[in-house]
Amino acid sequence: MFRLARYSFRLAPVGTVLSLLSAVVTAALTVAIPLLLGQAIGGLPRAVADGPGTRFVGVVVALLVAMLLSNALSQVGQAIWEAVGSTMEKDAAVRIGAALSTDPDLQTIDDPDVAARVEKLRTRSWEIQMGSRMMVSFAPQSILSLLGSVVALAINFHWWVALLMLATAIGSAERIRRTIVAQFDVWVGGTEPQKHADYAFKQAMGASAKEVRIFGLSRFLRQRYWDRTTEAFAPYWKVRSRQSVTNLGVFGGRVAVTAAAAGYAGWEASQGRLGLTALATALPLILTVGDTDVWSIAQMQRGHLALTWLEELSPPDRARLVVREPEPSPAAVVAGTERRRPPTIVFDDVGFRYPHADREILSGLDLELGAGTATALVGVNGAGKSTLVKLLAAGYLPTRGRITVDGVDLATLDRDERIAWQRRMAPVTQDFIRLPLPAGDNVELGTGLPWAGGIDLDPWPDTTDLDRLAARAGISDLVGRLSAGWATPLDKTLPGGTDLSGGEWQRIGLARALRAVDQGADLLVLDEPAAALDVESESRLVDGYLELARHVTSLVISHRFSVVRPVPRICVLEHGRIVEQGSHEELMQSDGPGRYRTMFTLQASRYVEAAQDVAEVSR
Ligand SMILES: Nc1ncnc2c1ncn2[C@@H]1O[C@H](COP(=O)(O)OP(=O)(O)OP(=O)(O)O)[C@@H](O)[C@H]1O
Repeated sequence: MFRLARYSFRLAPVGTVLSLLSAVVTAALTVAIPLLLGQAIGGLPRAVADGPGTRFVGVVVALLVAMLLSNALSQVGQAIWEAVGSTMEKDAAVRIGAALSTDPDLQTIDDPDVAARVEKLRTRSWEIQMGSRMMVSFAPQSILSLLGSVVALAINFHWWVALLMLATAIGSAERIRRTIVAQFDVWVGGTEPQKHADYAFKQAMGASAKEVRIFGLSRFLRQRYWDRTTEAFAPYWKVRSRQSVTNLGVFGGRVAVTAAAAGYAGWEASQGRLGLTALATALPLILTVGDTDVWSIAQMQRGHLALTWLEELSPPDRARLVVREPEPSPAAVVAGTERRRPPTIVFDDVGFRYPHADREILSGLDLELGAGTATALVGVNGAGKSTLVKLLAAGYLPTRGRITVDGVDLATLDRDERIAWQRRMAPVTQDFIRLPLPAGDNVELGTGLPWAGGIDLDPWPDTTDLDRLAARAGISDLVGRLSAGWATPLDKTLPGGTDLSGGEWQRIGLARALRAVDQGADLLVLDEPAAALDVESESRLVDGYLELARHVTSLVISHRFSVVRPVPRICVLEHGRIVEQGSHEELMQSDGPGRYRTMFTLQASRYVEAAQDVAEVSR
């Protein structure tokens, strides 16, 4: 448990030391106050009879100062802990973020075990704060004041009463510890019903706001949330009711022992065996010992567990990496100042199976993406096209065969080299990033660096370069329509912000990729770049892509044959391998399996039918 104190000291040394000091002083005051109170009450009859002497006044003043100081320290301790706690909260969030976003390996985000651990940490990282607070504040304070009061009671009253009360306090503390631990395990255990309840809650709270209204799912989701939560908490209530009988007995016993000790002190006083000072000292000490809770041990245990999860997910050295993270490397830095030859990528008999999956997605796949050439990839849903991109990015390594870049096997790259390889890519993926930042930043982040060395700049910097880029990317009209141009935040919840349509976002994503290529990225990957584009934008995209692709190695994946058709080499992915390749004309005339021809004809015939319908209607 001292790890909690070490963690707290590492993050906030001053706050931690102050907190410990304040705990020790508060504990000393908790013992001192009953002693002073005893002296004050014991001296009262004499002070009334003969007038208050210096000693009596000194005791009363000391008592008042002690009480005020104790009160003030509890306020100061609270403030210190708010500051330390917020540092811990930030540390946990940043470390979870680091674990999920700095590793070039995609398995970290796809792995259900990691996802479960992250979710558990997200909901329970506050326990680290709570446990640390107990460790360097409440626990030393309550343990020291308990022990101090027991010693004072032994000296001023009877040692056996003090020991009996200490034993009762320890017994009840252990009982509370067990109760809290057992209840929390059920309460925040991340059980299946809890996951379902959370999911229903998120959907109902806006994750799918439009569908929820249109399909009238609100009642269903709310009912589901209610039922699953009830189901999730059933074991919790079972544990609670089972424990409450025992707990009642333990706490009742503690109250009885405290009352008996106080009663015994009163009886001794009535028999003349205990003077007024001793009685007035013993009674508050008895109440302090009877009332001191050492439940913080359970919280420390919980905090220690949550800290262990955090360290496992994201070791402290990685957290330091976040805090002192080097400047992100833009593609230009990785690629060197001179533009080198774009990469040649070879998939050599590649097989791939996702971890925990029971089938291969790719199997015996051979494919070459020649330096500075454009390749298109087509295939039905689930054929493995996006998976191939993940392998190309070294987000996953093949389970069989190898992928080489200019002859270097991606599997031999170390972490930094994999990151550097990823920086050479300019991707437009199906779930591309949409940042609640100004339009300019959303494009400029393609450099790998925030725009002009910072984001959310005010006043907005010179946009000449961006305007030129917009013209090439075909988004000048889009930017022109935004109320504050490039400075318009792309989030309607921000002041002056707006939201974009799916297609508009996609065009911003394409401009970002273009920006990355300008900065030195030399592998362009477009995964369904036209899914949300209108016909005009799509045609602009294709022209722009072919122009751009002349300087880089590129791969475009699309279900739209109008996008694929002009690309010089088209590959058909089926059953985990490339079953056909060639230009559009070659594939249409080939004697091979004719998969491309079949798919193309099927899609084209729909357009022909539609065109005929339009023609008939207009006649
Ligand atoms: N992280 C994952 N773990 C396990 N299986 C996965 C994972 N991601 C994808 N798959 C499976 O791999 C197969 C191929 O998926 P992939 O996304 O590569 O297909 P695709 O060809 O890009 O499909 P689409 O045209 O629909 O985008 C699918 O059956 C999918 O269920």
